[in-house]
Amino acid sequence: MKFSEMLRAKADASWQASFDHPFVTGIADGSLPLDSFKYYMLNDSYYLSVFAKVQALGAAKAADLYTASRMAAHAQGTYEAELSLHENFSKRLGITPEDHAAFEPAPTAYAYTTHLLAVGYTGTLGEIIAALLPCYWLYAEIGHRLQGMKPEVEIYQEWINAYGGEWFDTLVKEQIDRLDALAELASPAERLRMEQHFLISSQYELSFWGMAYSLEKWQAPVMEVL
Ligand SMILES: Cc1ncc(C[n+]2csc(CCO)c2C)c(N)n1
Repeated sequence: MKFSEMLRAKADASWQASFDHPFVTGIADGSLPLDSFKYYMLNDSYYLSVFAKVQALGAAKAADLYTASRMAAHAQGTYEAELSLHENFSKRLGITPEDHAAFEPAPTAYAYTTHLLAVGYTGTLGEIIAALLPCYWLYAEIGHRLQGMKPEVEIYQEWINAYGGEWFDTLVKEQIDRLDALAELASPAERLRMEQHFLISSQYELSFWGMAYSLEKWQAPVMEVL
C-alpha cells in the first residue's frame, strides 16, 4: 500500500465527517446560509495567504531545482487561482475592502494556519507536503462528490465547478506522487511526523467547515493584534 493510501485510510473518519458536514451538504443543495459562506470566504482568504507562504517554504527546502521550481509555481498558483476566485466571490457577496481590513481570523483559521506555519518552519519538505496535502486532496474528493449537484445559488455552483475539474485532479496527483516519493526516502521518525501532520490538517479541515457554519468567534472580543 502506498504511503498516501495509508494516510487516506487513517484520515477516513474525519474526511467522511467533512463530506457529511452541513456546510458541505448545504453548498450541494443550496441551503447553506450566505452569511456562513461569506464568513468562510473571509477566513479562507487569510488561510490561503498563509498556505502560499508555506508552499514557498517548501520550495526553499527542496533538495533539487526542479522540485523547488514546482513548489514555487504552486505558491504562485495559490495566489493567482485561489485569490482571484476569492476576489470575484467577495465582490459578488458584497464583501468590501473595509470588511477585509476589519477582519480578524476566527480561532480555527488561526489555529490551522499556525499549524501549517509551524510545519513550514520546522519541518522537511516531506512534512510540509504531508501537512498541505489534505487541503488539495479533500477538496478534490468533495468536488467529485458534488459534481452533478445543481444548487440554485450560482456562487455555490461555481465553487463546486472550481474543485471538480480535471485541472485540479492533475494538481492533486502531482502532490500525492511527491508525498509518496519523499516518504520512500524518509526515516521512520520522519514518516511518523508526516502522518501526524496529515491527520491534524485533516481534522482542521473538518473544524474549518464548523467554524464557518457557526460563525465561530473569539470568546473575548477584539483581537486587533491579529
Ligand atoms: C480551508 C481550505 N482548505 C483547502 C482549500 C483548497 N485549497 C487551498 S490552496 C489549494 C491549492 C491551490 O489551489 C487548495 C486546493 C481551501 N481553499 N480552503
